[in-house]
Amino acid sequence: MIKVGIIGATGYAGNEIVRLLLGHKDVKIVWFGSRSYIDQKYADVYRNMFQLVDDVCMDDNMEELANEVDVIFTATPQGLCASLVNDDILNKVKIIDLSADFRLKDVNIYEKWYKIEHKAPQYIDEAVYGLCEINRDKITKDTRIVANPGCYTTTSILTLYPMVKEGLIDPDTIIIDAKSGTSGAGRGAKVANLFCEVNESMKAYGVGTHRHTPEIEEQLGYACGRDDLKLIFTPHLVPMNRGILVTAYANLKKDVTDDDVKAVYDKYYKDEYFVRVLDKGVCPETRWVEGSNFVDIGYKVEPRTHRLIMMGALDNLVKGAAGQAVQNMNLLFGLPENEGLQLAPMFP
Ligand SMILES: NC(=O)C1=CN([C@@H]2O[C@H](COP(=O)(O)OP(=O)(O)OC[C@H]3O[C@@H](n4cnc5c(N)ncnc54)[C@H](OP(=O)(O)O)[C@@H]3O)[C@@H](O)[C@H]2O)C=CC1
Ligand SMILES: CC(=O)N[C@@H](CCC(=O)OP(=O)(O)O)C(=O)O
Repeated sequence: MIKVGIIGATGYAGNEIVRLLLGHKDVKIVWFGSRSYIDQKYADVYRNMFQLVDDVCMDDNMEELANEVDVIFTATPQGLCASLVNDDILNKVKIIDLSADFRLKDVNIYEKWYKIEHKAPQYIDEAVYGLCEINRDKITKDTRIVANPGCYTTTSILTLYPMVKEGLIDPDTIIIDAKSGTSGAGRGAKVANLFCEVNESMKAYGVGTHRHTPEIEEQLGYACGRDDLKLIFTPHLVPMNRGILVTAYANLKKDVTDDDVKAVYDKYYKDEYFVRVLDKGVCPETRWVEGSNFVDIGYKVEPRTHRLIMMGALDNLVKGAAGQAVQNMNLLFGLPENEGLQLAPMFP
């Protein structure tokens, strides 16, 4: 049995890790980490866990935790994981960090976009960007830190990657229009996320400034061999609980048909369990992936403007966070990648 500790188990992403791991046959969760609910029963914080979890919440002492578990998930705000890790811990235990602390390879870019000082830049190089479909070979039993990509970035990168890699589109013309359900903002109380502020309304936010922009640029830059790639990323908040929908646009570099585009997606994803390339003419919808680790991808050549429209949908708490983290854990421990993740999407 793999012993697991979760720092931030009381957040939305942490609770989703708990939900998924309860169905994982090779795992036992031994530490439900919290800041605000120490010594309270986890199932009193999340009553969906009534009679499923008997444990009480523990503090976020990573030093102590490292002696008790094989892997630690940090589902905590930006900066916390970097402030806790050290050599002693990394020599004992694997870390899967759901925050952005180890996603960007340039610490200056991290500090500029996140506006916080990075407390452990010495581990940035060795951390593996845990987008399993692209970096699977680098996520091995020797990996000590996985930087788990987030919801907007996973959707955007998986949707665009094959088209950029194969040179079908001009990467300098990429525009990504993304929408997220409100669970993407976490469980912490904020006025902007109150029911009356969100319900029956939609808005763009972080326009031209959202912190996921450099992460998408960096990863798509690797795909086309560029370190100066710039693109537009505009997120929107929509009144639903879960789900990310990305619609991306770019100029075509070649004359292609929808069938050509499908063939390129299939080249990269036909053997990927979690990426479903939809049939020609079908647009992805968040409701068709909800509760699952699937990413659905659609596409449409727009010959009038010689552009390609690419669409992707996933559940921000599953493939966008906890599900991808469990997928990474499976790779780290040599388990089948979809162990514990073979969940059909729920509907309605
Ligand atoms: N929500 C989403 O869709 C996604 C989230 N992520 C990332 O996952 C991480 C968690 O996000 P999310 O679950 O939404 O956030 P929440 O606000 O719902 O949860 C945050 C968690 O972190 C804990 N925490 C907060 N501050 C501290 C601290 N100083 N020390 C220890 N623990 C602390 C909280 O503990 P307590 O409640 O006990 O105070 C809580 O368990 C973030 O880095 C986020 O960017 C990534 C992809 C998608
Ligand atoms: C709706 C909403 O507020 N979403 C969050 C992104 C989700 C998230 O937690 O960020 P990571 O993917 O980087 O971990 C935001 O825009 O900051």
